[in-house]
Amino acid sequence: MSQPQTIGLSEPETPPDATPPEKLSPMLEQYIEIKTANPGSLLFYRMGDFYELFFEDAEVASRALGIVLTKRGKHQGQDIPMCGVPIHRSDEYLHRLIALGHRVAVCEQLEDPSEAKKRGSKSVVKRDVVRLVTPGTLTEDTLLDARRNNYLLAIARARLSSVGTETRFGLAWIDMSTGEFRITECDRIMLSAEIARLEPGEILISDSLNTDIELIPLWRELPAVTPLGRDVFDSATAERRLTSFFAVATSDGFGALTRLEITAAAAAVTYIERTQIGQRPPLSPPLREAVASTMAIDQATRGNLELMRTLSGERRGSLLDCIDRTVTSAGSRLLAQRLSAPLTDVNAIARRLDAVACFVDDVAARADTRSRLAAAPDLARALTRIALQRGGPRDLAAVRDGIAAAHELARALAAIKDAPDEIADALGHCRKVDFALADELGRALGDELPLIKRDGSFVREGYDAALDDNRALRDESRRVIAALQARYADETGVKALKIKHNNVLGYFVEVTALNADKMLQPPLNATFIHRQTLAGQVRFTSTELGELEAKIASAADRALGLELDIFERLCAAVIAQGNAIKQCAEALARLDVASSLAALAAERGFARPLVDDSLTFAIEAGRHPVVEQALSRDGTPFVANDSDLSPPTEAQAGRIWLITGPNMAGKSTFLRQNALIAILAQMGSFVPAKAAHIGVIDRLFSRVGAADDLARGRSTFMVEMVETAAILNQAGNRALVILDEIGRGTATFDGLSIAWATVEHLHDINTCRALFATHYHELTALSARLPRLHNVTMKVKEWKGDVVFLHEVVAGAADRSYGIQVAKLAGLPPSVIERAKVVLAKLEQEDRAAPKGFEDLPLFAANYQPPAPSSEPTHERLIAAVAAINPDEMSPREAMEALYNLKARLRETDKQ
Ligand SMILES: Nc1ncnc2c1ncn2[C@@H]1O[C@H](COP(=O)(O)OP(=O)(O)OP(=O)(O)O)[C@@H](O)[C@H]1O
Repeated sequence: MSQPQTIGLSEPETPPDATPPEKLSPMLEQYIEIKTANPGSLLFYRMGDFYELFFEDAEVASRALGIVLTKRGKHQGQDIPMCGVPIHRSDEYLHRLIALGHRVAVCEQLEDPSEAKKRGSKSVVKRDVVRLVTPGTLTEDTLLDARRNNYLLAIARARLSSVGTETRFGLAWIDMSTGEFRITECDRIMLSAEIARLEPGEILISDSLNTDIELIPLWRELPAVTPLGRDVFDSATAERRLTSFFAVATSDGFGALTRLEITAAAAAVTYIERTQIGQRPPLSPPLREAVASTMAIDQATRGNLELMRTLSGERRGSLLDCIDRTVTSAGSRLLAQRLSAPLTDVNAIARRLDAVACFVDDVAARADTRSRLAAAPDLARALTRIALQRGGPRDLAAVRDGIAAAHELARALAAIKDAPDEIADALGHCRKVDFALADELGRALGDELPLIKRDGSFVREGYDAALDDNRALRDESRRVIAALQARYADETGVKALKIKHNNVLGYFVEVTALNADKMLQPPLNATFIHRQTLAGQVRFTSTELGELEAKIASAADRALGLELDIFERLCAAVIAQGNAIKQCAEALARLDVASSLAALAAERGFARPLVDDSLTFAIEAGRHPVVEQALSRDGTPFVANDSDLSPPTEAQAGRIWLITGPNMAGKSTFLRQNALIAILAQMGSFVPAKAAHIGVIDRLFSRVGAADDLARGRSTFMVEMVETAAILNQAGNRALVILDEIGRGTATFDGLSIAWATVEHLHDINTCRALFATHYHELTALSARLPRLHNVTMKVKEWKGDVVFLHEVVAGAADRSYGIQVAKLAGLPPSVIERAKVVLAKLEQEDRAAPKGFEDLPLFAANYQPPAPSSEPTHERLIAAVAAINPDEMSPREAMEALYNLKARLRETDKQ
């Protein structure tokens, strides 16, 4: 994506070609004025039943949407390109444009065209932009994924020291469609992890962040980054903007927020105010997420573990897909949220687990909860649309049904004895929302509801006497029309005479062309006035019909007016209860998540994990939830495996398990399953294991498999090294590190050396719990020297020259690779397999005949010490060069270069 342009929300610039020439039509003049005031957005300009786009906007939209580009009039001697989208399909087109990264300014007609006509035949209908549609500010169900939050994330930055090396970021994120609003602060390293966790639909940054050389690569990777003028991120006015949005005197009520958090929060609400043009969504007050309250998982790890989607980008096959048994959209969103942000607070985790356990034990309550919730609508999103005056009758019905479902659920679950806090609290919120509102909505709304309020006929008969009177009049008039049609047919002798209606003519009499002649002759022409001749029909009106029409129209207008008044009144009643409704919606989502995780646990035999503040990591009979599910479809059992990375008694450092074994034996599966079990446990879910005891993990790192990152110009090996560098630099003793085949992407000895040094670093410096899978069997020798390193291997059997995988993890080291057997299983031609066997035998023979055993090489000796200084000056220079290197201050690329330099010098030394 190219570098995004700053969006001037407040101070529009004048585009060079926008200077109106002498003879512009008034409409075009108005268009240009509005377009100029909304730079950076495609302008949807309302004209009757269409949104029209002109000039470059038309060209962009017609290309993006595949719709016809036409022209309308001229401007500066050139045809004006134009294209249009019909109102009834505008959501669909908006969705496609937003998905492509465009922003759209929706410009509506603000008065009836008849009002404009009163000012003179040339005057244009008043129009203005009523809303800017951007990826992070969507509210329509048709534009949103019901199962995902759509966050708008504002990022503010502050440099703490005068030299500007220590940088902090304030983050504020809002899901406008549900009102959720959170803030936190983090450092540069955590910034990427936080963005990866939130997966925002749109990111707001200041101009200066947008052009910061260090951050440009980060912005480039993200789908929708909106740079904004300095005023939006001005920290001096931030507090005022934030408090005025919430109409409170001070931000103290939001908790102790840092200045940076307030700046980010103010930027987010300012953007919402400006894009919603005065409408305020019902946002919750900003809730501060304590630093380090969630497990940090960087983007690479999330991708590798396929948490929210698979490596190919699909939800199907991801962990989320595998564990999602929720029955409501809000529940599904909350589950995704929890999965992407596992907790680190053991009490909060236990609280969630208690709720799941309660529903695991109480089968009846679980079934009842799930069936009741399945019928509950998306309360939070309906509420937001109502508050933004974008709601329709079906949103009111959603509120009605949501409240009713909440009360029924609270009644049904009252029977649960000693309900855990999480459930008791949720039920409290379900009860708190006023049932009288649902009752009122129930009485007011009819059974069949239109999508938009202007279609009318949504208020139930008998609810409002005045409305009923007008409807009767309207319907009565319709009967009169039918009677009139019969009378006219009789009077004219034209049996096929019809009275019809359309938007252009209103009511009219229609006869076939054959019958038209006598209508145009006396005496009938005294009654029937000719209006229109079509190919087969001729249309007339009459004074009587005109009068009737006026009567019908005014009765229908009055009825609709009354319905709209009732609609507004009901909306106001809903908004007045906005907070209670929002909390009730959240409570329903929490009950959905707890009961659905219980359903999952019961269905798949998951166990409650014990999560505490120790450094334990002991899993008994753990399984990979996704692989197990996939295998079960073909009836293949999954082999459960134990793992224990707990520190030896008294030690404060975890163990490392070094896993060797042939390809396809299940190493990667074992590695991943341990990471997934930790994530599930800390998000508050039961886990696929017989038992699990996990000391809270604060950061999870995983480097699994190899993938090129061509978009960023990094080779497989480079990606691997960058990710490994991040792990070695950042993992502390509370981290869990999963490393799979480090060093595979380069020459054998280089790779082996890097893997060797990495294990040593993890053991001695990071002291974290780790799982390390490798094909370098030489590494197993390290266990002799590193006390917390344990060798395990994947058990295999050889049977008639073929390899059989048992998928069992046992102590010890693999004796061989079985690469050729696996290649045979994969279907390599027999001739290639036979040839490979010959080559392997030769290589193994030479290896045995080699003068030096591998362990004797100084580099790989367990007790490796630098060689004694040589008296030769070239050696001294080399040693000095090594001493001058400070790996902690080097980027991975610099480290690689230094290594290559040293090797080159070593070669030169050898030649001398
Ligand atoms: N515990 C298990 N029980 C049953 N089947 C398993 C188990 N672990 C792995 N498998 C099966 O073996 C396949 C290969 O597993 P995996 O990719 O983990 O092997 P690997 O040793 O990492 O292989 P490679 O070294 O080639 O990457 C899986 O797709 C799965 O079908």
